[in-house]
Amino acid sequence: MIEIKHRQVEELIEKAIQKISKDEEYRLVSITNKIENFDALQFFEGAKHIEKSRTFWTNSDKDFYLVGIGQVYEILAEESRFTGTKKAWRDILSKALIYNPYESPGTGIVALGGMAFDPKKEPSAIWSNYKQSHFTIPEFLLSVNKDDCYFTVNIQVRKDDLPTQLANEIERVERILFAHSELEIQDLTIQFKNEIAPFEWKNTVKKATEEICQGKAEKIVLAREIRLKFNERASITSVLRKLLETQPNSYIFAFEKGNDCFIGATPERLVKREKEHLLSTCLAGTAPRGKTAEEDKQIGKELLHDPKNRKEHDFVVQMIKQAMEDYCTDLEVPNNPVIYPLRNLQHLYTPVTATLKQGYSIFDIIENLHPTPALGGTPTEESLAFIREHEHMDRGWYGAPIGWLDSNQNGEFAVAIRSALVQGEEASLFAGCGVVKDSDPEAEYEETNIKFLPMLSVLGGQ
Ligand SMILES: C=C(O[C@H]1C=CC=C(C(=O)O)[C@@H]1O)C(=O)O
Repeated sequence: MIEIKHRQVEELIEKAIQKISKDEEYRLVSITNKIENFDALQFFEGAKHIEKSRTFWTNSDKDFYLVGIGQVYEILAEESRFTGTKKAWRDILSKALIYNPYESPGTGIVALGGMAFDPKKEPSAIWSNYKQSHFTIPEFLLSVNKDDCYFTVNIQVRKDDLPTQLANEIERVERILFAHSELEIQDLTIQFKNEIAPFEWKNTVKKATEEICQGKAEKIVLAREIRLKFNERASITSVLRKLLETQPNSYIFAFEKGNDCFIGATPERLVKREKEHLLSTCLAGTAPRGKTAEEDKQIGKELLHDPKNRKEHDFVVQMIKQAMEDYCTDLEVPNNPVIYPLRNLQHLYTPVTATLKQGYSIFDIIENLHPTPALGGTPTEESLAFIREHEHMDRGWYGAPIGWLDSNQNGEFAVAIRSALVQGEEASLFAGCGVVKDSDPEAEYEETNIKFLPMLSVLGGQ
């Protein structure tokens, strides 16, 4: 049985009520307790019974999980998403009453969210539940950090609230969340698969290579979409479970909004912050996995020395280096990439470490980094203009920063690739690739086919 101190919750609500001034509508109260270990996916599944939107996050080492249920506060900084969210977060923290005796990252008051790839792109109907920028503070948060487990309750406390009643309601929901429910295993069948405009996409790749040859850009990342229809409504818990089983070295995430869920298994870290320590990642340049260990090693070796892939990768390295320089000291970037193996393919990988200068937020870094040439291109503005004009789809949250931050200067953002927007019995899958002057449309098309596999294979495909 998970032991949560309900008398403490009641007392802290009482305290908060006393602090609320006449002109304040409510106070945000955040209470964290260390609890017995509880499985993150079980917790996610438990929330199905209370019909609140759920958020799931795990890092690529799978030793850190966040599961958020419901929302006690939302930040919708549509106009200036980076500075707006940064300011809103600062304001929230300055007023909230936070009871969190633990230093562990991802405990206490945490915001989880994401944003659209390109705010200048006309939004399409499928993304209507996903705002340009949307961060939420959940009502209930389970944080698992290695062998430790924490539970946070976030409450909007009003002057006329009755502490016992509020605490009892919280206790009722907790019982549901921590009940051990059977995890659903579902085998979806794809009834209909619609590749959106594959021939046009290959033509767009060709057009991009021509513009690159004319010197209008150096690299342009082009993405495409597959729309699926299933035999039944997809179970998000079941999809998450399969992703956890099949996708090593990847962040696994799910952000539910209304009836929809944006879900994926991305290998690409944008930036991780632990106090002043930053870690970013250059991930670009791709090859398949080999069928035998020997073949795999050979393909990896060729990838490491392939000029086209090295060039694609180097655009990302140079840009990330430059983007972080103004905000950081001790910037360290190895001279050569190494191989980053995934289940279906392998990438070129260069880690970047740095120290964040005082006074800056993780949002300053994200603003400068997004989109890196792994998702946009080089130069940024020219490649974005090409994507906006020629891609036959709206990327929505695909390819954009997605992640979390806490009140103790920790946070982590990934780039939301290898992802799908699941909408009941349907889903849109997204995948893209870097186009440089000598890209071959057919080969790039095949590369995107492999990049669809992580999501396709857990949604009933091959
Ligand atoms: C745009 C995607 O991948 C990027 C990340 C790693 C390698 C990439 C590449 O080699 O083209 C892409 O830049 C995607 O998976 O949808």
